[in-house]
Amino acid sequence: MLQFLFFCLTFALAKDENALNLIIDIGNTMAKVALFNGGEMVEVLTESNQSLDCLKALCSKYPVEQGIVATVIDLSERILADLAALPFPLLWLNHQTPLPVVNLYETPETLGYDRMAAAVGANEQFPHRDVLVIDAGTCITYEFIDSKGQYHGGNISPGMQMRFKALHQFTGRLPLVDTNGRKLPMGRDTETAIRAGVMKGMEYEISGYIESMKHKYPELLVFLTGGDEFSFDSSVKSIIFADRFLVLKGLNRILNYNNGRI
Ligand SMILES: Nc1ncnc2c1ncn2[C@@H]1O[C@H](COP(=O)(O)OP(=O)(O)O)[C@@H](O)[C@H]1O
Ligand SMILES: CC(C)(COP(=O)(O)O)[C@@H](O)C(=O)NCCC(=O)O
Ligand SMILES: [K+]
Repeated sequence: MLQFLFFCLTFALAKDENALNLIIDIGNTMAKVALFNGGEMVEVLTESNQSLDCLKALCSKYPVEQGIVATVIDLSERILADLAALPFPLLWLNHQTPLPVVNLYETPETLGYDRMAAAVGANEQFPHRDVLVIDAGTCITYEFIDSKGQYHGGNISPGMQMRFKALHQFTGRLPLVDTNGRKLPMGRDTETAIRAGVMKGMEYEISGYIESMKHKYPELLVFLTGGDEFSFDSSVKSIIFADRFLVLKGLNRILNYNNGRI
């Protein structure tokens, strides 16, 4: 452990001009960890949200200068200890963190900052556009940030796995189904009925939000992010930017925005 700390310390003190940002996004299902050099993502890992075992390897492999953590869960003692042992400043993203956008959410202290980070990431790419961000993970979250850089909030909906699990757990006889298998627009047996109900339901929900928001904001842009991947048959797919790493990019922007304040 001491050798590992010494190793990281030498990197941290080296003030290498290529010093990197460590970005950590801990969700309800997965943790995502990335390294950024300025605005460029150098490496990204997805792993359990109960033990960030990749930290040690990443820290000894790269000259990390600072980091940011966004979490929507209470962290295990193991993760807290690993984060506390890091030999560089760590920004814990919360409702008091200065942001490069205006936060109009009425309860900033209860906001999930993965949602804000997704909006910040989208706004960085299209700063003067009205943007809807759809993050399909444990939950499906919908974030609206306008062309003035004002984050308005948005909606929270059950994610794909949650829908499959809920149909199984809250009924007497429905089996636990997943995405693997016959996909029909309308089910013809119990399995395809459940699969279509979940997957087509998500597609229609998402398409409905896009159609409704585009009606109000004709120049709307749409980002789709998150760990769940599913195809779109509907017409809206033409205006969707897929970016799996939007939250990480937004966290990196927030960290850089707070340079020197950590
Ligand atoms: N290695 C993995 N382990 C578990 N789920 C995964 C994995 N890769 C992708 N997924 C899918 O991605 C979802 C998690 O996506 P993610 O955006 O990381 O969620 P969250 O941010 O809510 O933790 C899971 O519900 C699952 O469907
Ligand atoms: C809505 C969420 C559970 C989504 O988390 P995720 O699906 O990324 O695990 C998370 O952003 C959260 O805990 N939000 C707090 C409530 C709010 O955003 O108002
Ligand atoms: K997420």
